[in-house]
Amino acid sequence: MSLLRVENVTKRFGGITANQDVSFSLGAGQIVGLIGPNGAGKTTMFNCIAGYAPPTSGDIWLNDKKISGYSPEQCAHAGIGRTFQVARTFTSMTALENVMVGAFLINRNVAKARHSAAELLDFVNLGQFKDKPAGSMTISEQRRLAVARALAVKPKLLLMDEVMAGLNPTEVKETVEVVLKIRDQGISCLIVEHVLEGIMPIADAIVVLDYGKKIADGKPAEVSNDPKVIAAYLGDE
Ligand SMILES: Nc1ncnc2c1ncn2[C@@H]1O[C@H](COP(=O)(O)OP(=O)(O)OP(=O)(O)O)[C@@H](O)[C@H]1O
Repeated sequence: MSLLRVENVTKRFGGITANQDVSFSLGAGQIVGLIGPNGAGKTTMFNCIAGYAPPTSGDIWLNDKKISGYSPEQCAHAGIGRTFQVARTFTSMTALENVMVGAFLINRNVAKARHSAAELLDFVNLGQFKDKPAGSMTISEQRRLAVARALAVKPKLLLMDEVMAGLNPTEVKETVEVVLKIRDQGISCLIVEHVLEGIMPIADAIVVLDYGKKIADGKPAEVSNDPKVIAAYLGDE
């Protein structure tokens, strides 16, 4: 059974159709890449799934629960964690406190939040920054910090929005290793990414959006040879 099912989702902002009749699914323990040119509707799809912008029509299911129309907090409780395209790091707070903010979404107990935040920092290889201000960390480290914060809601599904953008090849490799570790914990990952060399080798499937519509959905090798994808996206590279 699919963990996530997106069924015929359309999202309009006034006259703009950001997502049009998009359907795809993601199985438990899978890594799925959501790619497409700028403005294709990827972040809007994340916002629909995570409760930030309910679909205009269509439905979203997590396991057997219909979550379309849920608030972001309800989505977090249902098992969806997310990072944002622009990292929302609290730069003057320590790395630990940043992750505790995520933990508080599901549990208000300070000692428990502190404990799970410390574990998560170790998990994303940032244990040494525990008591350092987040503003002192590199962009790559701040992205992993955002991943740790999203993991603090103990998600079944983690949505990652461009966590590899602007990173050098070593940093991309470090981030990919963290994504694989997350998947190995049984957490499914839906990843919006322009850094194709990061996502293509690790994805079970790739969904391609173009002008709000899904134009391809399949294994990375199939999708990257699809003429529609080459024309719409890879041809732009
Ligand atoms: N809140 C909003 N109000 C109006 N239009 C919006 C809103 N959010 C997104 N859009 C429009 O919807 C379309 C899809 O945008 P979206 O940010 O989802 O694309 P994207 O694929 O994530 O792009 P990028 O790769 O540049 O991040 C664009 O035309 C965008 O201008």
